[in-house]
Parts: sequence; C-alpha cells; structure tokens
Amino acid sequence: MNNEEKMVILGGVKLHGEVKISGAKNSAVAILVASILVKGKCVIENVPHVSDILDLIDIINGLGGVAEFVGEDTVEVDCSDLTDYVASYDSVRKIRASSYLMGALLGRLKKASVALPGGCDFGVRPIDQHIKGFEALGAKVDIEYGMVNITADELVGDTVYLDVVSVGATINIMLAAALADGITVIDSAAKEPHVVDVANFLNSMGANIKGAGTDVIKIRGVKELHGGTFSVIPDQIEAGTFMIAAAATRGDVMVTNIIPKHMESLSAKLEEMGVGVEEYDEAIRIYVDKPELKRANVKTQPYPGFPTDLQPQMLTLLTVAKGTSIMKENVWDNRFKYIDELNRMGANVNVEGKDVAVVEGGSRLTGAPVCATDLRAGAAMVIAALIADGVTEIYNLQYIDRGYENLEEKLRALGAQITRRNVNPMPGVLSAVNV
Ligand SMILES: CC(=O)N[C@H]1[C@@H](OP(=O)(O)OP(=O)(O)OC[C@H]2O[C@@H](n3ccc(=O)[nH]c3=O)[C@H](O)[C@@H]2O)O[C@H](CO)[C@@H](O)[C@@H]1O
Ligand SMILES: C=C(OP(=O)(O)O)C(=O)O
Repeated sequence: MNNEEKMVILGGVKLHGEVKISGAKNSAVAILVASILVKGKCVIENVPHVSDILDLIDIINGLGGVAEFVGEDTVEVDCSDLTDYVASYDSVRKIRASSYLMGALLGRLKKASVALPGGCDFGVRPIDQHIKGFEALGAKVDIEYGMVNITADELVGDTVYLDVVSVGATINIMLAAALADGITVIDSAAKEPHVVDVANFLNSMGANIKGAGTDVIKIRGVKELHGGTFSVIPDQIEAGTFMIAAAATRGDVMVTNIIPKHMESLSAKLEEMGVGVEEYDEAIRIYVDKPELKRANVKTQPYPGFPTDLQPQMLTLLTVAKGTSIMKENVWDNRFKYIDELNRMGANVNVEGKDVAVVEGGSRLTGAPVCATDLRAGAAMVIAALIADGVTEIYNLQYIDRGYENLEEKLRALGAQITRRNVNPMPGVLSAVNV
C-alpha cells in the first residue's frame, strides 16, 4: 500500500460485468472528523477502507478519541473523552481533510491547533474562507510556525458569505457552528453531495442544519450532539471513474450502489460523446456500441457542474474520441501535471496557460512506465493503461490508495488484467509481465 509497489496492467480488455461502488471517501473523512463534536458513540457504516480513512482514525485516536473499524466497512468513533486539540504536521500532512479538525475541535473544545493540511497538490490550496468563517463566529485565528491556532471564549452564530464556493470551508464552518450559540448562515455554500451528507450526519446526531445542498445553509446551534448510526453515501468519484473506464475500454458495465442523480453531469457528457448510458434506481449501465466516440468540451465546476475530481479520468477518455476536445479546469490552478505522463503513453494533449488542455483525439495509447502524480491522476493512468496496447507499470500508488478501495480486485472482476507487485529494483525497465 505504498510507493514501494507498482501496478502492472496489460491493456486491451473491454470491461464487462458489474461493479459495486464503495462509500464516499470525501464524505467519510468529513463525517469521521465531525464525530469529534459528538458525546457518545457514532457507528458509521459504508466507510471505504482507504488510507485517508486509516490515517484519520490514527489522528482521532491520537487526540484521545476512540476510533476503529469494527467490520469490513463500519467504523465506530467515540470522542466523549477527547481533550487534546493539537494535530501536528506529522499526523495531518498527508490528508487534506485534516483541515476539518479545525472546525470540529473549535466547535467541541473552543480551541484547535492544527498544522496546515496536506492532500493532493494542485497548486495553491488556501484556507482563507475557512478562517473567515471561524472569525465570523468570534474565534481568533493565528498562523505561526506552520500551525493554525484557533481559540474562542464563545462561538456565536453569524452570517458568512463565502467569496469562493468551497467544499472545505462550507463543511468546516458547519462543524464550528453546530454547537455555537444562535444561528449561523453560510451564503454561497458548496452544494456537493458530501456537504449534504455531513449535514445529514450531524442532524441525525441532534444538530439543526437546514438548506444543505442549496446556496444557503442555516445552522441553529444546539447544546450537545448524541451518538447514533449513520451510513455514508456512495462515492460519486469512484462511480464516475468506473463509468469512464467502462466507456474508454468500449465495455459494458453495470455500476451499482450509486445515486444516479449525483452522476448527471458525467452521464450527460458521456451521452453527448455517444456512450450508452442507462439509468436505474441505484445503478447506471455504461456501454459502447458505436464504432467511434465523439469529441466533447468539458469544463469543471462546483456541483452540480462537472467535478474536477473526474477531470483527469475524463480527459483520458477524450484522447481516444474522434476530433479535438477542450478540457477547461475551473476549480484548481494546477491540475494538469499528469498530462506529461499521459503523453508518454501516446496521447496528444497540449496545455495552454494553466487551465486549458487541448486534446487531439484518436490516439493509439501504448503501455509505458508512468507515475501517479496525485489521486485522480493515478486513476487516469489506470484508465489509460486499460486501453493501451501492451503493458503499463504505474508507480506512486500511495496516491491511488488514498481514495480507491480494492481497485485492482474490482477491475479484475470486470476482466481487467491488473496486478500489484513490488517495485522492480530498476524501475523504468519493463520486466517480463505475466498479469
Ligand atoms: C476532502 C475533499 O472533499 N476534497 C475535495 C474538496 O477539496 P477542498 O475542500 O480543499 O476544495 P475547495 O472546494 O475548498 O476548493 C475549491 C476552490 O476554492 C478555493 N479556495 C478554497 C478554500 C479557501 O479558503 N479559499 C479558496 O480560495 C480553492 O483554491 C479552489 O480553487 O473539494 C474539491 C473541489 O471539489 C475536490 O477537488 C477535493 O477532492
Ligand atoms: C483531491 C482529492 O482529495 P483531497 O482534497 O483530500 O486532496 C480527491 O479526493 O480527489
């Protein structure tokens, strides 16, 4: 589960069959941290077994909470006795979601000292909107020696207008406000499915949050949250990754255990390209029966727009469509680092400025040693490898392991020729592969 392993994929197999999507990583990480606000035991179901979750469990235990997997996908968290408010750089550097510790510890203990968070590197990842929210509630925030130190004598609800639509700031302010006095209003809030899931989790533990999923969220502070059981929503991004992989390999895959509504922006784009998309209550079938896929222009946007976390996977699909496609990245300022790797496999993609990629379609991809430059870029490499001629070796699997549960097993069940090996002492030299 680290950078000492590589994935070896023999491309050219059309994916066929059914794949069951796991719980949403980005929802589960926020909910685990949110359980710091709760006095009592939270039983959280449908939690994916990925390294971000394991790291967060360690962090919560390090702070004096008790968190553990008690079944395949169930985590129990009890933070009734949690008293520590300091999360060091060592513990939080790998995961972006550790920023939620600021809101949760502030809400619970009125103080938090959290190292500036890590996560995937797509350029600058500021937290000014999080801080603006904490300050609006009456907290004092200082950044010193890489730590964000937040204290408050009391937290009192107020209106916070976010200057940018931020998932992290929306969730963090919700966490800080859940136990504050009075009403907090988050205007221009993010509407992502996991924002709604976190609000539903907190409400099921006794919070009073209305409007999640719209631009305006109202949080009426309550005195205390109680324990309970909650099940995390399916992973929109994992589902999208499998949908794109099915289309790219010209396969026929039923992607199950999903909420089709969350997939609408992707489903619409795939249909525009000529991919067959059949929607069911909790599943989507993806198939390709046309000789060629059509080009498309895609721009990433906050939900319900096309998710930035599917941008690398979608761009990979565009490399095999007919014609020139444009991908415009509107959320992050540097999320095209993986394109050099894709071009090494025979793609023809040019980045213009920081946010536009021009994809000349119809490429024949060929296997090569490549690196995952971040989590979703890693998923894009897997998709490229599945459609490439020959063998691809993917390095830096620690990124992929942050967010995909049992990726190889799920792909193997769909017919993919994929395995994981220890890194060859001489990476770059393709070993004889027997996948
Ligand atoms: C753990 C998690 O859920 N991560 C997701 C979350 O990240 P994360 O919550 O970090 O992303 P945000 O929604 O906050 O960021 C969106 C945009 O807002 C900007 N911004 C954000 C905060 C701030 O204080 N100031 C500011 O300017 C960012 O630079 C970025 O351009 O949403 C992103 C956008 O959908 C996804 O790519 C990440 O996978
Ligand atoms: C970028 C992601 O996660 P994080 O924000 O934790 O880096 C992701 O899930 O694609």
